[in-house]
Amino acid sequence: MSLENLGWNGFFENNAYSFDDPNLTPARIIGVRKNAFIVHDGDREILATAAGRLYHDDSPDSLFPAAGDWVLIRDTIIAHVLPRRNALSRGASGARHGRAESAVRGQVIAANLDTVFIVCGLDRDYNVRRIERYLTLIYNCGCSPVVILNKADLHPAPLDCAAEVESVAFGVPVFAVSAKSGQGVEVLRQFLPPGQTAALLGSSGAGKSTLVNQLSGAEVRAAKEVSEAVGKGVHTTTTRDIIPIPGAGMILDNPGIREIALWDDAGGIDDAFPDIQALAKECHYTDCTHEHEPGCRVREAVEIGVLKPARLQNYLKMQKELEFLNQRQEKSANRVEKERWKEIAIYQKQFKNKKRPRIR
Ligand SMILES: Nc1nc2c(ncn2[C@@H]2O[C@H](COP(=O)(O)OP(=O)(O)OP(=O)(O)O)[C@@H](O)[C@H]2O)c(=O)[nH]1
Ligand SMILES: [Zn+2]
Repeated sequence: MSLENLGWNGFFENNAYSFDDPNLTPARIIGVRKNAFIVHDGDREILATAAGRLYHDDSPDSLFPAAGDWVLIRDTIIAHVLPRRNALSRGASGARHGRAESAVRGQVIAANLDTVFIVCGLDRDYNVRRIERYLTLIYNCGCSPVVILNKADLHPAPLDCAAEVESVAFGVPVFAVSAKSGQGVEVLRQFLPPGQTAALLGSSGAGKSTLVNQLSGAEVRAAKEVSEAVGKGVHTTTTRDIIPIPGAGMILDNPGIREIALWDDAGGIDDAFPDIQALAKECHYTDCTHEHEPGCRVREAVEIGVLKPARLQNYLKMQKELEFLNQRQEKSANRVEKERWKEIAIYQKQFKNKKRPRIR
């Protein structure tokens, strides 16, 4: 493994220069645990903790380490998080169930991604509307999506599904594959050249682990929980989020992704619904909600059958959720942030004086 194989490039190098400290080494976060991070410096894996300052600094440009981040370490301490090229964030899984703390700050699932694979099973999991939601989320985060329709072996007409998804996912590559048998999986390698990182998004049971195993030609996922010696005689379970694929790039398979709520709207919804966006420009009222106004081209398109009603409903629903999240975000930001940092400071105190040895 070299730094370049881990995804190190001129962008991060330039940002690292500004810290100008010979004692700092670049490393990538390949696993996140409750109070520690597994980083790889190109030579080896190191169990590291974040510098206390990272817990307390809540200025807007201060980042807290997440999987995929490039960081600068001093021994086993993460001193700085380098600026991200992009980040996949979500409201935590409770965001749609009224827990304010999860709706306040985009929770970063993963950083510095080249591609995000949306994995959707062609069984009961298949849901075009959910794929639209994922696309919006991915565009909001500034990442490039690829749709993988898995379990093609279980569907009588997988290519029909692929065509249906293509009709709502303008210009996004869509593939029908069978992760189990390996059929169609090889074409995905074009999105995984050495040094690049792809993340997997999809419901539980969609076949993400099976896909990773198929691509790497080994049961890497079954081995994701390994017991390691951390400290003297202490054993603990370690989870790596980033899995290197032999001869190719890396896959970030974050087990925390179960439910996705939309986060702030950085235009992702427009990118995911360019057809509705184009129609809306022709509506009589510039602030048309496409629900009841006269002269609405969007509703007309539904009436004459060129736009599916379900697609419009999904669009309107997502817009309302985004509005709701944005409002709530403003209201409770300060209060909840205070609570959150208080909690983190308590953790930090507990772990402050424990030196974390290197792991092999
Ligand atoms: N028939 C068929 N079954 C598949 C295929 N891919 C995965 N499966 C099965 O679907 C089930 C779930 O697969 P996993 O790979 O564990 O799914 P996952 O997305 O990793 O699930 P989580 O770890 O819960 O997120 C397993 O029983 C797999 O054998 C496929 O292409 N065809
Ligand atoms: Zn309208």
